[in-house]
Amino acid sequence: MTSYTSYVGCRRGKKRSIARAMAPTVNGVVAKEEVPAKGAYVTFLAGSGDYWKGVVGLAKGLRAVKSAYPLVVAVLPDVPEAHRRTLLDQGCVVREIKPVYPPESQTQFAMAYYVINYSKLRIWEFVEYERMVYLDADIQVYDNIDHLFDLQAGSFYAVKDCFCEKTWSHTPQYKIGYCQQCPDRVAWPEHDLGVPPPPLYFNAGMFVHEPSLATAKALLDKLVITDPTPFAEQDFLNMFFNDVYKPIPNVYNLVLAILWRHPENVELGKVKAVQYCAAGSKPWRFTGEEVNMDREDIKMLVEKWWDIYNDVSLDYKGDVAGELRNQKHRSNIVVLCVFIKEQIW
Ligand SMILES: O=c1ccn([C@@H]2O[C@H](COP(=O)(O)OP(=O)(O)O)[C@@H](O)[C@H]2O)c(=O)[nH]1
Ligand SMILES: OC[C@H]1O[C@H](O[C@@H]2[C@@H](O)[C@H](O)[C@@H](O)[C@H](O)[C@@H]2O)[C@H](O)[C@@H](O)[C@H]1O
Repeated sequence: MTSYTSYVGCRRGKKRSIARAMAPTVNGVVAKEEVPAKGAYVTFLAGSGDYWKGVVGLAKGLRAVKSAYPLVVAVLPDVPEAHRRTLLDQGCVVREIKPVYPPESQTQFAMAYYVINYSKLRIWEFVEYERMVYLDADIQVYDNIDHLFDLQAGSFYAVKDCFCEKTWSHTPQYKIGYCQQCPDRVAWPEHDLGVPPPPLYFNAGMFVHEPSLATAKALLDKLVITDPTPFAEQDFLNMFFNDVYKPIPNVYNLVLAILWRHPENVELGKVKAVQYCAAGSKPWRFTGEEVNMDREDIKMLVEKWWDIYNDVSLDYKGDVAGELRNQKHRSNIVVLCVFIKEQIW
């Protein structure tokens, strides 16, 4: 299995060998390339359903914590114009992406609901940014996390997931009650189940990554020869970035189930970002009827989400039309420069 590290090493060697020959020049002087913008938050929106409300909430939440970075929304072609307009009006950078599907013959191996999430892999193509912080549309940020953009380059940062919810019932770890959140609770029976699952498995609802056309190509090339698995792109990303993954504290992506599965692992008052991924917890659809949705902490978190969503003082007040012109102009120039750079380094 080609790991990300070994892949990057061989590419760097090849690229240096042709660097001088192809560097863009003006009157014989190497042109000063458009330096990619430092970073941006990025989320993913698919379909004509109501996840656009999550994106609006996220855009307003990032403004509420005075983030210095824009929010890019990677939209699939099926996202309606009206939803895109709403996101532009909230100051988002909207970029259409082509869907990514695993080989036709194998899509049945991934949980159907998650197959669409393979399209997240397109955000490695957003090379106008050096560093991006990915946040699912069902995440809300309650404290400034801009410092994540300054994490050391070369690693993949994300929060460790939990294996205790029913969505994991297809796995041996769920069946024996093993979870990386409490590795000492149940010893892994190697004689019965063979090697334990990877010691570090991240939740792909939030991660810090470095866009690169070379990595984007490596991801898609690898996907074509990799059998889909139940958690679709999350499993795939865990495999691909296995040797460069660095866990970060769960305050950056509180997977709600931790509140009742591992309360000893969370201090709610310190949480900076919440992922509303537990069944029935999406704030914009909240009824309080599903299991655990009657908990006081859940009801408080849903109310906090609505406070931000409904706060008109957090609406975008910039020049949408002007921003749109600049975005298109900048994006075309920078992507061309970075494409040239990727070919020669
Ligand atoms: O109909 C959909 C389903 C999912 N998503 C995107 O895919 C992410 C992951 O899906 P979901 O949040 O439902 O997964 P969970 O983390 O709740 O299992 C969402 O946050 C959205 O960004 C979307 O845009 N439209
Ligand atoms: O396509 C796979 C998805 O895997 C993750 O969702 C899961 C995971 O969190 C499990 O641990 C939970 O039990 C489950 O409820 C939840 O849906 C990501 O949050 C999502 O963005 C997406 O990558």
